[in-house]
Amino acid sequence: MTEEQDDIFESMPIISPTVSNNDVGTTPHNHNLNHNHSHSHDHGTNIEDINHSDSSSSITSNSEIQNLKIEEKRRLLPDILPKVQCIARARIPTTQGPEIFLHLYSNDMDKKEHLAIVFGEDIRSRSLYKFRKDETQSDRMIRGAYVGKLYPGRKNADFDKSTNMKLEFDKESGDLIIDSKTTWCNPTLVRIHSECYTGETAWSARCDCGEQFDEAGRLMGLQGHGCIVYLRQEGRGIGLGEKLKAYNLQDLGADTVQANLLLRHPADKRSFGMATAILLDLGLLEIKLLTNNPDKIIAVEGKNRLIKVTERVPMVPLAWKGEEGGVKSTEVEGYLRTKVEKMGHLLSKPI
Ligand SMILES: Nc1nc2c(ncn2[C@@H]2O[C@H](COP(=O)(O)OP(=O)(O)OP(=O)(O)O)[C@@H](O)[C@H]2O)c(=O)[nH]1
Repeated sequence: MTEEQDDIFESMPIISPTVSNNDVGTTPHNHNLNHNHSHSHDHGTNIEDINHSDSSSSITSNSEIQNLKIEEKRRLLPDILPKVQCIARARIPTTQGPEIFLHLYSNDMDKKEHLAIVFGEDIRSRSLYKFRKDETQSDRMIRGAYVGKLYPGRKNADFDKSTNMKLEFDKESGDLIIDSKTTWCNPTLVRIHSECYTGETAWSARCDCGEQFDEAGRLMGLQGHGCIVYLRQEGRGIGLGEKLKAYNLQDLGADTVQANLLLRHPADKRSFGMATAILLDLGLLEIKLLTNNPDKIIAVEGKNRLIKVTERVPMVPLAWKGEEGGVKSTEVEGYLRTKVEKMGHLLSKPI
């Protein structure tokens, strides 16, 4: 810890569960809404700044961003979406029952492998099916650009004898022709999930990420239709190493927002343009979004609203509903409380 951080820590108030919203404006969060401006808390901050952000400074001060109206928040989104390409798709039988099609994407903005977990054979990636130079039918099957089911000895990617399913392509562009009558894609149930190694793999009870992931899959499995866009933005975009430091700060008394700010990160460093681009590629233009985060809705719709969220489907923690399998801990209660009190999440605990 630097001397400066030490001072910050010294001056950090004890975080009480009843911390008032008024102290923090409504919140330091979702800096991702504004990529084009510098962030007032990105470079050195102290707890006093966090609690009394100066509204006269720049448009990007935390409390101002939180108070922006929907149209203003939309205006701050980036103009350009990443260019994405589905590199490979494969059928995954799951331990839970339903089969999924895992789509792996590359993009022109980062080197990460973002994913789409697709429930339903009718949801098709435009970039996956597009013909590539000199490729054979076998090449197409190997990268997952086939219709129906694969079986030993199958020769043709575009026609499946076993199901009589056939793909049609535009002769000039080579693009897949999608008959909207044969699909029931829109509006499709969608979850946009940000990577959480601790919650999904290391059984962490600090957050409900693993539970939310499972619940989204369960609901989509029941419907036999849906899509989880899985973005590699661990720790709200700060990465796993920094998230672990944030956890230590939380054990030392900070809440999730303060911990990020003390580490000189925005409260939320994520962006959702990648999700918008992936949904467009999959033709999921109208979606029912599983989330409690109103800013995620604005962010995924994007500046030009190429995607429309027709409905928000709340994600109520299972423990709050008195259901089995929910995450229970003092840490997760604090995590959820901070989401509600400081990040504007639409979630209230039943009394
Ligand atoms: N920095 C930080 N990140 C965390 C912490 N706990 C969980 N995360 C990350 O938060 C992200 C999970 O956020 P989501 O559940 O996708 O989204 P959300 O914006 O909270 O909204 P919902 O859609 O309502 O769940 C993942 O990237 C986790 O790794 C924490 O204490 N600190």
